[in-house]
Amino acid sequence: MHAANPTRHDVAGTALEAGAVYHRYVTHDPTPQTAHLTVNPSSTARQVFYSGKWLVYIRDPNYRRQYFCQRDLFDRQLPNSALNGSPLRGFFGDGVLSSHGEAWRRQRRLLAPSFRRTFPAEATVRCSRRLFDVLDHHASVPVDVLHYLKNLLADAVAVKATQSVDSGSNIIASLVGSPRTTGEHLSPKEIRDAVNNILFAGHDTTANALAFLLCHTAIHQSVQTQARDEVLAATRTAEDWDQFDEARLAELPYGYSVIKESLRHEPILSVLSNRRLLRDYSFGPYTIPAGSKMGLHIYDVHHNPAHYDDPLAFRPERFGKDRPSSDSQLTWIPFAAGPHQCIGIHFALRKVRVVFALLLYHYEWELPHDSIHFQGLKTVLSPVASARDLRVRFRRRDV
Ligand code: HEM
Repeated sequence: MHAANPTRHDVAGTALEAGAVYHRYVTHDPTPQTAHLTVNPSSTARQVFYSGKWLVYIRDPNYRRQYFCQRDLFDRQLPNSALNGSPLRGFFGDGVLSSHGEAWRRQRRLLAPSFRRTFPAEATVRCSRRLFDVLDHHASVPVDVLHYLKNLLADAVAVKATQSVDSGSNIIASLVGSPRTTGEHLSPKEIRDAVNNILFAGHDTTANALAFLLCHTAIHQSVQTQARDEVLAATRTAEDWDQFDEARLAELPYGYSVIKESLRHEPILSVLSNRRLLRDYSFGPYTIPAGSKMGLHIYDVHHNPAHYDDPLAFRPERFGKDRPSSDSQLTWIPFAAGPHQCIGIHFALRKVRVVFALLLYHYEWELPHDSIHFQGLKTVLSPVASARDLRVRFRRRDV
């Protein structure tokens, strides 16, 4: 990599060194350490150690759209290459999450129609009732909320994949029916890979998103109260919330802001670490050579003070109606952006909005006095971010 005006930066990776050969940064193998998720506002690009390897990450917002969205700039190496030799390799097969190139394009094309639909909410309401049974059973005793949310989401995603009454949003039905709509025949293996990938991608992520949301709103009781007041103001009868459509959800803008702030504060996938450059990539005076391992650092984007004032504070008001609707700099990207943007984005957001509204209507919640989360959420990266030891105490409201 060659550039004029060499500027020196430390090799630990806060910035690129103009004129240096960038391979040096991406191939050397220093002592493993935890991921750098801190922010250095002055750097244009940096190196992060994440998930066992060094990655280059470009943080200049002027290049973000190009970097995130440019088709065919990267291929993805996970989970297939990382899983070679492991039994999970067979589970993932060549699904949308684990393939690239033409195989990925085909899977994405075939799955897209069943994710474009609006999703009936009955299944989520049904699954939420099972969660309520558990919460009532443990009345006022702190529960490991993530465990139960994982069950709820596994059910909800499985229902979407297999049983949804609307065959257009039922994944298996739409894949099996694809010859009629797209003329493409799928083998049983392709259908299995598609479903396995969706189950894997959809359930842990959404369960953790809900768990973080409950934790934030347990810490910030005033936010929880304001979100509940909005639900109550929009409630006409006790049965109201058995039916959710876009019009009903639109009556809960503050609740949606809380969800967006929670996903900003704690993006579930902090760093997308599975990209490899397919060709030389130039930005400003720098060129990163083909073959370099690259990271897309969602956490850093969400905590950049240039985009969010006091980024560590939890402030749903950031997403109020004054916020411009177009996000040309991609400042809110919990579902990534570009060709690999989460295919389940609308499905996931809808699930979270419905479950959150139901919980607000039926319960109040708080952290137990010995919780480790009072001074801020404690998370583990695995690489799906997950709350450590998250117990929450729920109390049924009289409705
Ligand atoms: C809050 C919940 C969720 C979050 C934060 C989330 C986030 C993401 C992100 C950041 C990516 C990009 C990964 C990458 O490029 O390497 C992704 C991809 C994906 N997500 Fe989600 N996701 C969520 C829920 C779901 C759900 C519910 C489903 C399906 C039911 C789903 C299915 C997928 C699939 C299939 C991909 C791969 C897309 C592709 O490569 O074309 N996700 N998700």
